Amino acid sequence: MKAVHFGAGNIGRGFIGMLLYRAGYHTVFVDVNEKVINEINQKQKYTVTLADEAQQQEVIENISGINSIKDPDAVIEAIVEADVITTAVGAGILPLIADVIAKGLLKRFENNQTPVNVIACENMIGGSDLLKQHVLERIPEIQRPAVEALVGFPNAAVDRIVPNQSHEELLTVSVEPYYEWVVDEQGIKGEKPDVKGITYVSDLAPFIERKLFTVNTGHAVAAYLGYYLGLDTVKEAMDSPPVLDIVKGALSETGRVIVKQFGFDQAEHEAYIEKIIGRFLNPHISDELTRVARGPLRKLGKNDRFIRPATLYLDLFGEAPPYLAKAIAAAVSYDFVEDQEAKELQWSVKENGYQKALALVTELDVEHPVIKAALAQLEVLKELK
Ligand SMILES: NC(=O)C1=CN([C@@H]2O[C@H](COP(=O)(O)OP(=O)(O)OC[C@H]3O[C@@H](n4cnc5c(N)ncnc54)[C@H](O)[C@@H]3O)[C@@H](O)[C@H]2O)C=CC1
Ligand SMILES: O=P(O)(O)OC[C@H]1O[C@](O)(CO)[C@@H](O)[C@@H]1O
Repeated sequence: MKAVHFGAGNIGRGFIGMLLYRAGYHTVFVDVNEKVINEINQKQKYTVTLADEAQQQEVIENISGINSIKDPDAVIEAIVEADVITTAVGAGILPLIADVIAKGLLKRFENNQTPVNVIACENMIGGSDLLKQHVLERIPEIQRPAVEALVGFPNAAVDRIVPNQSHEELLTVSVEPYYEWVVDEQGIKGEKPDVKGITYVSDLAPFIERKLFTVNTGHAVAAYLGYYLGLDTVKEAMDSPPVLDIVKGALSETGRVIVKQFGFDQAEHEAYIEKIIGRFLNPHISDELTRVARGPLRKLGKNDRFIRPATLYLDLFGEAPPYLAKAIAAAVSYDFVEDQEAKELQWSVKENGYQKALALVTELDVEHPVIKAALAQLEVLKELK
């Protein structure tokens, strides 16, 4: 069996590649990073280490790599033969890989009518839907119905913290022990990929929203508040009482929304939050705040980890959530110079002022209560410094 996986980065090697290997696939990693691809082809294996007391290691084999810049034809051929296609490239990169996927699918269906599934494993709601849209735009109209009939784009939620890596061996990756990969079975075409570790569900919304608005919201709150206070790592941020207080406050606000929206049991959700806070405090992981905070324009987007739960909170409970507002205020202040989106955000703040810059990035009205609450919190945050 062959899997084609786009993105041989942290989550690609440390999570998706690991489960595909265990399930018996040969994984073809497709990436633009020449060093990583060369190393994959040279070593044909890499090590995953679990970041806990025992530091257990697992060697992942049965892999090869393709540099999609240098050899797009090889990617097309790999798609022709693929039994499953997965991605972990970053939400913003999905449009960039759509072209080669479209070409691969068209070539595949010249001789092979076997259905195939493309699963985007990105931190966003509707990642596979988005990829599907970009792929279909690149398929001639007349062939779209056939492609839609044979290609599944099931949405997915993936959860495992994989920090930036620095090991002697380039491909080695250290990951937290916990993982969860939930896939929407309604979106599957043909047979479900038989991968131990994938949980198939008939309604993904509760899973992706619970995960995005707890793990990713909580992490992002710690990252932006921690950075605001001059800290470097998630652990340092979580050890800071004001940051911990705001993380807990924000998660209790997103929790109210999730419990109300999806009917999760309150006590169970509180236990879920506690477990996630424990994961952020893992002493065996050193996770830079700038990794977790990366891409503030995306993270301040209307369907992402702050604005969607904040606007839902307003709709459900009639007021803007004060802790999420603090996090939004810290996020709009994020000015890490090595982050292109942070630079663009700060340029917008300078040009437009905080209120308009926030309205532009969140697509909310300048007078929206969530924007106003965040502006008020900008002043309050200054007292923390
Ligand atoms: N690291 C983590 O803990 C988690 C990450 N995710 C999601 O997984 C995705 C990837 O994140 P990471 O692995 O952390 O990032 P990463 O930066 O380690 O990996 C991304 C990989 O994609 C490659 N890439 C960039 N452009 C490409 C292109 N055009 N074609 C093929 N490959 C390309 C990069 O070279 C890199 O190797 C993101 O959407 C992230 O939100 C989800 C859950 C956990
Ligand atoms: O990958 P993104 O969306 O930029 O955000 C970083 C997030 O990735 C994760 O590492 C895994 O979900 C989280 O720890 C963190 O919230």
